[in-house]
Amino acid sequence: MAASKLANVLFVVNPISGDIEKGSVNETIQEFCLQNRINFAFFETTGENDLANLKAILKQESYQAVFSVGGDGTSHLVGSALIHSSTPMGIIPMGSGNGLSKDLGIPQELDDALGILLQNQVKAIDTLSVNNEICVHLTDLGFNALVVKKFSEGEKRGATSYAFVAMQEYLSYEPKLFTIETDNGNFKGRAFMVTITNANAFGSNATINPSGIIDDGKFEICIIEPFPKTSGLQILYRLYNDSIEASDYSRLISCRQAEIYNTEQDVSQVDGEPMDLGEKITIKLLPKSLHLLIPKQMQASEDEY
Ligand SMILES: Nc1ncnc2c1ncn2[C@@H]1O[C@H](COP(=O)(O)OP(=O)(O)OP(=O)(O)O)[C@@H](O)[C@H]1O
Repeated sequence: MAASKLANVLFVVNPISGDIEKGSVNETIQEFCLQNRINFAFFETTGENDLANLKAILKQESYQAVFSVGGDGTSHLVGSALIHSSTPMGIIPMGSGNGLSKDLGIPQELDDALGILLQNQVKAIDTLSVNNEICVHLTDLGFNALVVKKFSEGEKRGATSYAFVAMQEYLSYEPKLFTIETDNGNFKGRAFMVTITNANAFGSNATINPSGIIDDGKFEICIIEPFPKTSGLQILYRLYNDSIEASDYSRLISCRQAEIYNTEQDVSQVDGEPMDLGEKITIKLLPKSLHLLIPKQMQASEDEY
């Protein structure tokens, strides 16, 4: 059931995300809110102590929704501040990949995304605790995490730079050893990458978990086993055609909790942010722990608003 339009909203703006200049974005948001008589405030991230500062603001002032204006890293920040609360997160996609917003069917154009403020339709999604760090979209170990790390160390943002880094790293990457123990199956062996997610696709639209459902009380561990470099194009094709599960090199475990031993301490990332998760990684599902504003055509949670 949709409630009346939002009346008091905070926009958390990441000025550097997606290589997009935010001055005109903020103006458009401001104009939209004034036109629709929505009270609003901005919080600009600095990259330092943002979570503590955002939590302090949310303690002082209550908002009906908090919008992430940035990429997946900014959604991770806002989601971490709102987790287990009833305040919903909205997303204005302004990052390089915007994976979570795409999985939720949120319009990628600013004017269309702002329409969500008028609909006020909420869905509760499952998130993950990864060694006590909140993951709102996707964690991975191995090749993609390495690309995320190299990308974040570079000067350039945007999808093209990301693809360029991936091509640079591909030929020299060596799969590492992982031991995975879950409540629904185990794996031990080398992997090109191990992706832990509740959702479907990377921000690049490569679909690593085609049958994942974001609020079904389970998450998936998607393993790409070592493959001959000549099979790389075929795997890429499958990732972009929702058919990775049919690959001989793909393994999938659907579970509720897991322990992963990253024996060779390969690179890891959470929601697009490089993060050292250590050798033992404990993953727990946090059922319906984050409320999200979604477009009208998607089904809202029955217990919502
Ligand atoms: N003012 C700032 N200056 C420098 N870095 C910042 C600032 N604000 C946030 N950051 C950093 O930006 C990163 C998050 O960026 P975000 O993921 O939102 O955008 P993106 O990387 O372009 O997009 P995506 O994750 O969708 O690929 C975090 O590492 C955060 O610390």
